[in-house]
Amino acid sequence: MSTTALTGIGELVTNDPTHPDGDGSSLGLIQDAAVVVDDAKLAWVGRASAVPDTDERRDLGGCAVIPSFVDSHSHLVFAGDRSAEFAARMTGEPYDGGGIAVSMKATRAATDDELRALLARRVAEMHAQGTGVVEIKSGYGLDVDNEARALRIASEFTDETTFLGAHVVPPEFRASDSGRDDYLDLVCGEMLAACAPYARWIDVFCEPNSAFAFTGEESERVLRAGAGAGLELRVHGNQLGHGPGVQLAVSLGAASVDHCTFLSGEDIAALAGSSTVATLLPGVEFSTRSPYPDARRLIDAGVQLALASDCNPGTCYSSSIPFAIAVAVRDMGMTPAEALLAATSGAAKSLRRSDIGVIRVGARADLTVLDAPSYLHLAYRPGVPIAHALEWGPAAS
Ligand SMILES: N=CN[C@@H](CCC(=O)O)C(=O)O
Ligand SMILES: [Zn+2]
Repeated sequence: MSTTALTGIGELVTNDPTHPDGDGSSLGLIQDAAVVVDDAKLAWVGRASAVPDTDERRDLGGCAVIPSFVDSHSHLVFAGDRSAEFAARMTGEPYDGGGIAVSMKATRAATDDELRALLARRVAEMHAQGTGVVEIKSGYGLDVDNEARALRIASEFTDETTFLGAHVVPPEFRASDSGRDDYLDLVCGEMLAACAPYARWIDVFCEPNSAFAFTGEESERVLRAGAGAGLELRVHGNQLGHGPGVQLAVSLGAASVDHCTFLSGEDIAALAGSSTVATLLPGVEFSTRSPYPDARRLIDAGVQLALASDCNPGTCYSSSIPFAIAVAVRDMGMTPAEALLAATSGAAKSLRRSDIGVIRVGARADLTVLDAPSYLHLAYRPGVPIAHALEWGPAAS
């Protein structure tokens, strides 16, 4: 493979505070920088004046470069449209998870090629906005074949696939008294066995404030079954109201608990003392007109944060991490630096990965160029497409 030097980087965000040329901040900023890429990996990072000889050179003309965003929470395998549900919410109708069955019906009816084409377009849309690795969940099939199909297709685009058969209880299991238990038996048995080969993670919508989602006890059963099948744990928790999700995630050593919109002091203390990342999803509160989580309080308590899109047809049909960053800064009390860290190294941590979300020798060359002199412009210029991820051929994920 040939080596390429990217020079003329006005401001390089490395997320590596130990780099000798850096400013020592958590972002590890290097001014007038360059990097060398070799076989889609970073081979050199430093000041442009010291860049080694390479086969090729590209001058970025002073643009800022950041680690590509890591989108650690998305529900991209779906068909259909729920814009009417969004409009109803904007007139005050609350979100309760009931619309997931609408997406389930449309997704079951779609062919593999239709789902693959929809997914390819959404992933390309994310890359065009600066995202590198994306986590993709199932959760709109809600039967054995369609959950396994969703994960097979998702695994064509990422290694970070998540089995979310416990998204909601599907309509066909809601009529009988034993329906919930019957569905949980299916999720923890035949469905898990069919899906585990195509998933790294298992997730559950742990939400006592939704009649369609799962209680703390039901969620624990699903997560323990997933762990028994070798899957790592993620949790949708505390989204619609106070609940057991955060405590459950921490008690089971989940990598991440996501939403965290309604937190008690005990929830925050549990998170601060754990290795579980709290993933905030600002686009969801924006699109459901819900209260924003208090990120400032979480950061000041020492909680590890991630930011992600939660791109899905029901609560946030946005694939834009720059949008999430702008909202996190404007409405959740994060500084631009904290928001960028949460959307890169923080999200990588929520995936328990150290080869992404950072610009360091040996890491993946997941690099995003900003049409701007500084990362500050991500929040300073909301809605403007300044970020795009560089492609280095058929990158792994
Ligand atoms: N709350 C659960 N799951 C998704 C929404 C799914 C949907 O409404 O289609 C979320 O993370 O917000
Ligand atoms: Zn979600």
